[in-house]
Amino acid sequence: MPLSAVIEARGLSKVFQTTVRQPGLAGALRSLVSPRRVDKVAVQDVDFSVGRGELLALLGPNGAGKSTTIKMLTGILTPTSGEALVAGVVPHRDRERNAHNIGAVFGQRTQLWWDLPARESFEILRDIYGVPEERFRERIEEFDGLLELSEFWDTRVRHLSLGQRVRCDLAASLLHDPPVVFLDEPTIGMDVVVKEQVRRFLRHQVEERDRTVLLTTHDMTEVERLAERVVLINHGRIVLDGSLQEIRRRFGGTWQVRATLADPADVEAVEQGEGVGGPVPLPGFAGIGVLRREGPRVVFGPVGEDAPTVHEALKVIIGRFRVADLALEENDLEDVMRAAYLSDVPAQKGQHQATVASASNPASTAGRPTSTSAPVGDSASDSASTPQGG
Ligand SMILES: Nc1ncnc2c1ncn2[C@@H]1O[C@H](COP(=O)(O)OP(=O)(O)OP(=O)(O)O)[C@@H](O)[C@H]1O
Repeated sequence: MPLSAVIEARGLSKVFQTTVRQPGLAGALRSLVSPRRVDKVAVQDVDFSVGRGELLALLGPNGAGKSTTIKMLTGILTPTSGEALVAGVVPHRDRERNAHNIGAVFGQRTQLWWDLPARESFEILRDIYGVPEERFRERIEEFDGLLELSEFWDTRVRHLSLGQRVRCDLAASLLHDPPVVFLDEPTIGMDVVVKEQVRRFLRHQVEERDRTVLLTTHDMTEVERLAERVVLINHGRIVLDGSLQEIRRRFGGTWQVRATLADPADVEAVEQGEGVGGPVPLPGFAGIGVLRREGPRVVFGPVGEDAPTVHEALKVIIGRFRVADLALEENDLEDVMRAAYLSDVPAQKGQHQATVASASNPASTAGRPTSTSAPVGDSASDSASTPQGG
């Protein structure tokens, strides 16, 4: 656990009790008289922590348990077992203190007053949280600068468009300057321009204001733009806790680097390692092999479970060879995530670092590679290392 952990979940679990309706009229009557209850395990034994000034994306397919986790961390739900600690407060035990420490936006709902203009909602929140007038004005100015709120400042919340309403909600959630922010699908349904505006706003909050942000989203561009670390959850359990690079390495193992080697001696050296079938490991190049050679053009690919990402491989290749021309291909993040969701291998407790989920090369089923061509020379590494993704 990082020393400066602001959000901590330890063995966090939530089991819902639901009633099952039996079929037919007789069944319906029986269900009314003696309802049959079943347990629905929504979150199971979840451990993770988020440090100060860190933005963590909690990812997973529909029904994975993301919202339930956020609801336990915001104090809306009481965990069935395990512990949650947010800025030193147990959320469900001390909701009031927790409310002062956190801001929360649930993209589908609003905390604003439906029949009041946005301006008045903000004034009510200012009074609820006891924000001094001076601070209130400063913050509104900051939020307006980043989110352009003043153009719909006097519009009733019920008449705001989705993008306008969520921008107001974001600003409202930060009016009391909380160190921790929970965002459950904040940009759902927004157009690309507004999404980018919201992302800039969030980056500003993390980088300039040192806030700790926990975000859920199904938008992979958002993840690529915002999150250095992700926690992947499926069927209520953590599958992986690591960087996007690690997710790519684990679930998106297919990539190719096609390099035209300028030095015939290098081509010769590579030739010696060439073989038939899968990539042949190159001695001294951990996890990188030769897929095929076409004259001076060599196609490199990943070898084994611990193969590097395409960008790591690229660095090694251009560091080792004089390269006249190169191109790279990799699966886009949506494909990688699809493979990760389908792999469905939960981590063993206490072991959920990037090495845990041993999917049997799920990425081989993922398609649609993206490709980038990079010019060569001094600019090669720059262009090539501009990630298309992770
Ligand atoms: N109040 C509830 N009663 C019973 N089951 C629930 C309740 N809330 C959530 N669940 C179940 O718990 C599981 C996790 O739901 P949750 O909303 O946390 O998923 P999610 O990862 O946020 O999904 P999505 O991406 O679709 O929003 C689902 O199977 C859901 O049906």
